[in-house]
Amino acid sequence: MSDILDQLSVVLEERKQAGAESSYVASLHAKGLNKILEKVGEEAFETVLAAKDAEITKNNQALVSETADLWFHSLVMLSHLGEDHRSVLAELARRFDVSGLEEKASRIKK
Ligand SMILES: N=c1c2ncn([C@@H]3O[C@H](COP(=O)(O)OP(=O)(O)OP(=O)(O)O)[C@@H](O)[C@H]3O)c2ncn1[C@@H]1O[C@H](COP(=O)(O)O)[C@@H](O)[C@H]1O
Repeated sequence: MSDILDQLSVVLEERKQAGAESSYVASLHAKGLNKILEKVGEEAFETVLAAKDAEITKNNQALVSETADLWFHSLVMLSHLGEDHRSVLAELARRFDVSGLEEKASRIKK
């Protein structure tokens, strides 16, 4: 599944060189970091609202859609600052390894 993140990050990188009028992502880069952060905040808030609704309606469709918007705008933010999903996945993998090691160590001590 990280294939789609790899492919999307290539497109996001290309959009940094594109004209503002040519695409949504290019227009975000042209407006600058504050606009991108505004979108991340907005999408985070919409995701929280969708999660509360999902609990009541027992329907996760809007939650998945809002989370995709949040992830997407977070990727644009990372791209704007010269990072991409690989750094975040590496950090998650590092934490996973560390917690796995800690768990093994605590089992050995018992
Ligand atoms: N995954 C996405 C994606 N998800 C959400 N969005 C856009 O993000 C915006 C979401 O903002 P809102 O929900 O607030 O809706 P809005 O009212 O239109 O937004 P604003 O007017 O407030 O900016 C919408 O315009 C969506 O179209 C996306 N736009 C682009 N992508 C991907 O990015 C690639 C490059 O996109 P372009 O730059 O448009 O070519 C595309 O090929 C897609 O794969």
